[in-house]
Amino acid sequence: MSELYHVGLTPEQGAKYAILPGDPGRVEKIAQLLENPQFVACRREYKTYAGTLAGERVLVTSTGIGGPSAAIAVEELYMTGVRNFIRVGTCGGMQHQVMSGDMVVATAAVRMEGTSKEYVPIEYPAAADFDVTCALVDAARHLNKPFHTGVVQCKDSFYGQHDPGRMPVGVELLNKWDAWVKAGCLASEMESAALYTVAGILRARAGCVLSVIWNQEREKAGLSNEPCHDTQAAIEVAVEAIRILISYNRQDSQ
Ligand SMILES: O=P(O)(O)O[C@H]1O[C@H](CO)[C@@H](O)[C@H]1O
Ligand SMILES: O=c1cc[nH]c(=O)[nH]1
Repeated sequence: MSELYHVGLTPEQGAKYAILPGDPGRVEKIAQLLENPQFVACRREYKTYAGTLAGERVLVTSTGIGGPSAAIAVEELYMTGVRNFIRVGTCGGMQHQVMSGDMVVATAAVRMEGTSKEYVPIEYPAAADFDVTCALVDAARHLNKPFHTGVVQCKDSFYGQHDPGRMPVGVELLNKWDAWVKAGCLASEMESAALYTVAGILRARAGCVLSVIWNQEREKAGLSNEPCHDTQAAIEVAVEAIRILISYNRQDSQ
């Protein structure tokens, strides 16, 4: 059967579960935690391994950076039969208590990116699936590492987040950032709004766990802010959450 145009997978994958890192370099680290991990395909930013967890086939596919490529990954994985998506990504903390090395489970995402707007009007919320979020929270509790749950902010420009003053629209970016911080957004990243919107419209389920690299609000306030690039805890949470979801789904189908 012919391969799906971007991800390079044949449609008969037989997996209902997928773990989605942004970075292709994270795929092998995740796949190592599955049973019998095997390379499946690599095209553009989309690298895929497959393995099993609790007797279920699970795909690990990188989505690249940003909403457009994440939306394509969700669409094409859905065409192969995937119905449960967990993103494992990185983010920048926005509240002082969200420290480098902590995890954030994103219950919803601010749609300050472009992709989700080409699916549905802006009034529609980008919300995580409740069961997937419960599975992520259960998994994070077992790991005994600091984690937070709440709304994250999604945008298209990484440098618009980190150097807004350089942009011709800097005033608008700074005003909005201030509003997201005051509204309690926990962290900023780039894919969850598209993931939640596209998965919701396809009637699939999605959730997201993020590893906090740094926190520019802590930096601004002169608080400690040593970067942490270790994503292992978030990876373990994502894999354990898939195991939990598989058991929820088995109970529900009895
Ligand atoms: O580490 P990943 O999953 O790529 O996630 C974050 O890192 C990238 C920016 O550095 C964006 O994709 C952002 O969402
Ligand atoms: O600050 C950050 C860190 C990771 N990803 C982002 O989009 N922003």
